[in-house]
Amino acid sequence: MPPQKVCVVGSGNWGSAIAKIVGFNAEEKPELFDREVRMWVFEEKVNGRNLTEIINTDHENVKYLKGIKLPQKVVAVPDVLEAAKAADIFIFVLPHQFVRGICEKLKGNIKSTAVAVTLIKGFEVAEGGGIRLISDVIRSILNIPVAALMGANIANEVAQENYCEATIGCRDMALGQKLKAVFQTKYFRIVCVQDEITVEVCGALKNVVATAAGFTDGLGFGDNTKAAVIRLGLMEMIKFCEVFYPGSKLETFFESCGIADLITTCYGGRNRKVAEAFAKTGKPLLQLEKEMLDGQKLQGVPTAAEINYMLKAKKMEERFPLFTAVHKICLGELKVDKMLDCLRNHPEHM
Ligand SMILES: NC(=O)c1ccc[n+]([C@@H]2O[C@H](COP(=O)([O-])OP(=O)(O)OC[C@H]3O[C@@H](n4cnc5c(N)ncnc54)[C@H](O)[C@@H]3O)[C@@H](O)[C@H]2O)c1
Ligand SMILES: O=P(O)(O)OC[C@H](O)CO
Repeated sequence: MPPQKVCVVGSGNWGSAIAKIVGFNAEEKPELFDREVRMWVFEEKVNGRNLTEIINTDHENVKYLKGIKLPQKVVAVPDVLEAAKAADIFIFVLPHQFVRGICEKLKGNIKSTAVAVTLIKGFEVAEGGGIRLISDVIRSILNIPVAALMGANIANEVAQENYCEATIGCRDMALGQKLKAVFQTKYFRIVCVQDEITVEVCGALKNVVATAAGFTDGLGFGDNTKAAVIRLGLMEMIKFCEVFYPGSKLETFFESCGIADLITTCYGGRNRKVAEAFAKTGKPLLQLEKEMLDGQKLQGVPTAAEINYMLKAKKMEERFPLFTAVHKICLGELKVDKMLDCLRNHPEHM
């Protein structure tokens, strides 16, 4: 097989960190991968210059991953069709609210033999009271196989080459191994499992739990309370998979995509940080996102709304009180200090 062309679709905080890894592996394994890795960049001006021009000249995404050098062969491209040209492997890594629009642009313009992996955490609401996996959105529009990579991966720490792990969920193990070669480095270790839906669902749901952890942090509670949030959140994640994705395996929750991601995100993630500020200041979450994240996007708030859309339609809100409370607090329907009532009266204690 000729060296495969890899295209990274997205260039935010995680998109840029992952481009560093993929660019490194492309240089290290020329027999497997084309040395040039194209990265689609949503063009914007930074200090009067185009972000793509900055990345291609200075080899740094100064807006979303400051202080980290990207490999020279990672090429920033503002036109998604140009970025995707002749690509064999697509890595989708952008805030989940933008994925459908990008896939619609790519539709009919990619190789029919291409494969994809999503690193995106979130869902899409489906008419009629359901939700769709992001992998399903990509698969249904582009008609190519789509795996998922999720894990305890705070982008800045990964970019600094601190040891961590990730999980690839892929029903087709041969494809899983091919994707592992794209990502694995000395400091970024990958385990492949076949339970791809659970891998992806864990990645999305943990952002809602992290938002709850931020609320209790902001209310002034300590580590014991946060441990309770993590435990009850994990129980709801497991129940969510049992109810909506039968066939999910409990052991997947012990992979990096499960408990490990939940822990890291409830301590070091952006969702936690902004939710803490919300509980402390009472400022709207959207305002805090703008003030604190400089263009990076929170995924916990929309994800809580997406799952609530389904839980409400199926009259199951009470079975998932933590998920439900987070959504109602984000909406302003519930005061943030009611988070504690939700934990205190959780069905796990009845
Ligand atoms: N950052 C992390 O630590 C991390 C780690 C693991 C997974 N993830 C997940 O990866 C996904 C991408 O996260 P990220 O951190 O790379 O992004 P981010 O939060 O840094 O988001 C900013 C990106 O969104 C782009 N953007 C803004 N408006 C847009 C539009 N209208 N259309 C398309 N793109 C637009 C920006 O150009 C920028 O590239 C998310 O689902 C996130 O949950 C993030
Ligand atoms: O910063 P967050 O809250 O979006 O979380 C980052 C990653 O998902 C952690 O794996």
